Amino acid sequence: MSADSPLSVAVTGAGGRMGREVIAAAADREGVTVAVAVNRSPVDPVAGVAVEDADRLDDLLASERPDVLIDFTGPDSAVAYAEACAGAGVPLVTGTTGFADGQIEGLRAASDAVPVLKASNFARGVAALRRAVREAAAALPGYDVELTETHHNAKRDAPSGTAGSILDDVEEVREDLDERVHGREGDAPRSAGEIGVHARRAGDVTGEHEVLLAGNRETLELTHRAGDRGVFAEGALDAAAWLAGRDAGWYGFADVLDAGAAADGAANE
Ligand SMILES: NC(=O)C1=CN([C@@H]2O[C@H](COP(=O)(O)OP(=O)(O)OC[C@H]3O[C@@H](n4cnc5c(N)ncnc54)[C@H](OP(=O)(O)O)[C@@H]3O)[C@@H](O)[C@H]2O)C=CC1
Ligand SMILES: O=C(O)C1=N[C@H](C(=O)O)C[C@H](O)C1
Repeated sequence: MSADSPLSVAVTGAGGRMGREVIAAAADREGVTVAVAVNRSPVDPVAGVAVEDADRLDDLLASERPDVLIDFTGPDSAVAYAEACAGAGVPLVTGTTGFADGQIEGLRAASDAVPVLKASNFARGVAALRRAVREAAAALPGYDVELTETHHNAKRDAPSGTAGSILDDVEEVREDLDERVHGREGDAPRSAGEIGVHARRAGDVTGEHEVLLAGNRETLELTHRAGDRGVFAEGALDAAAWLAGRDAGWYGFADVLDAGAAADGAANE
């Protein structure tokens, strides 16, 4: 299915901050329809789309046959919705964060039956930040690395899923850094293998991630700030359009962006 093909999506967590944003972004995008929208607790229609009880999801997937389900909810529900997708043969895009390791296994099990794309952040700028951080951390051996993320005061999981992805990236290229230290208090001198992790929660901040690298009398700061949640919703719709019709398997947002870059490259040849 190409990015221009018609796309019908199901949205879980339709009454949540991101669910509402996805429905609004779908309404703005030509050829995209929201065939199913569900929420755990009752909510009024969102952008003119009726929101059904989440308990009806299996029936709705069977009757409406959406091309992709887009999920921004909570870890338990995302795993349950992945099972529903696997049962109904519907590809899944999930941006939910805060999974425990065992829950990721639940998502991966669904990817045996259907394509599953999981991303901790659907902003293109964060994908670029992650590449820049990997490059900088590899190029600056021995430098200290500290990560600070800031989010709105209603965010549940800490540190953010994006922070976790960035930490995985740093640890991959800097094997000497293998201890995540979450904040510091008291007599807490820094040891060489630490990556400090700081989670701030305040007001209505959409999402900020800053990586500080310091050593050799210099500092480098790499920062991404999301201006609004539409950035994530648009990325999730791009991912949904890319995922529809693919083989079962486990995918990430980088697969979507790499495919776009390859297509742009071919067009420029
Ligand atoms: N990957 C990315 O780019 C982004 C990821 N996120 C992630 O998306 C998730 C949702 O964020 P946000 O929209 O701000 O959160 P909200 O709390 O605003 O919305 C969550 C929604 O999911 C529903 N929900 C939560 N838990 C369950 C459950 N156990 N079963 C069924 N429904 C559930 C809620 O329903 P109810 O109202 O009934 O409780 C609500 O509608 C978080 O994990 C967040 O970190 C957020 C932004 C971007
Ligand atoms: O909960 C949020 O709001 C966000 N969650 C994601 C995360 O945990 O990384 C992505 C984004 O930063 C917003």
